[in-house]
Amino acid sequence: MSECSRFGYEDCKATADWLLTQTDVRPLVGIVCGSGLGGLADMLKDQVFFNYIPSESSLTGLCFCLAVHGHAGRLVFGTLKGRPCVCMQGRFHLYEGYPIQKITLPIRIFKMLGVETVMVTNAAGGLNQDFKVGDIMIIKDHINMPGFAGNNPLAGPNDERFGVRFPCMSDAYDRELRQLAMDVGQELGYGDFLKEGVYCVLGGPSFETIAECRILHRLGADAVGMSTAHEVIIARHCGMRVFALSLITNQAVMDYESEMKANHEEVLQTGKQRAEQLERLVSTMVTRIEHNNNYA
Ligand SMILES: O=P(O)(O)O[C@@H]1C[C@H](O)[C@@H](CO)O1
Ligand code: HPA
Repeated sequence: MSECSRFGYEDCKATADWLLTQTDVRPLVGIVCGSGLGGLADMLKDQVFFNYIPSESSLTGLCFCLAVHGHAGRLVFGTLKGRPCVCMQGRFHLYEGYPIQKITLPIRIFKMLGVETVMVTNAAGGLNQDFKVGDIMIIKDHINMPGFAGNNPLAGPNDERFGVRFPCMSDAYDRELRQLAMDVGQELGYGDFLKEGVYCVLGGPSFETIAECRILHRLGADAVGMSTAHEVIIARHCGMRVFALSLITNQAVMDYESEMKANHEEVLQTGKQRAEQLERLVSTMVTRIEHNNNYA
């Protein structure tokens, strides 16, 4: 059996059906917490949670061994200001060695749980010279670098029950949700550190060289990271609405004279410093998102 067929429709459905027997929450919003941003999941009330290494069942999809520091490794159901939500408190990355179809499997499980809107967060290095550490970048587009080399989560046989063979990505990041984020951000007084831009995903885990940062910037990327785009592709393929943001946790090093060095501790530290504002932005957005039970 090939890797991708092991993470197919039936696996997702079995996992989602089992999860729905364990909780009364019927989530319409699915949130993915980036590095150091797991506090988003802690905001949920009346939590029911599942560790990613469950012992209680043959939950094929969730049998991951999660090792990344800064990612808790739980799927959390609950309500956010009264709205039913599910949260990935920790995600999977290419650099952990998982097949890309496995990394994105939880997003398909979101779909089968009834989620209509996915909100994806990440930590990223700022390439745009106008960005400062601590800025929140609303993602308007992405550059899927692994995809250029054929590592796309939709590679392999297409299951039409999820979506079409050749999904459009020019509208991946929902315009209305981006506007909502801007409006909410302005209301909350975040105007000074709320930006919009293009996210570029690389495979990691090594941070970028100076030459790599320079070329990514020239290509039109405003921030660079190691996640998100794969999840977004899968979410759009199966018709969910997507909002995504990057917390600019560090400045990408673009200058040979610079003494700065990217490091994961700085990433987590910046996450802590901005956690409260980020949580307020996301939770306020959740209360204002309209659902029609059939968004496509
Ligand atoms: O899960 P995200 O994309 O937020 O995590 C970023 C990329 C690496 O996992 C880590 C590097 O510090 O943060
Ligand atoms: O500078 C970075 N590069 C790649 N991924 C990241 N995640 C946080 N910061 C970075």
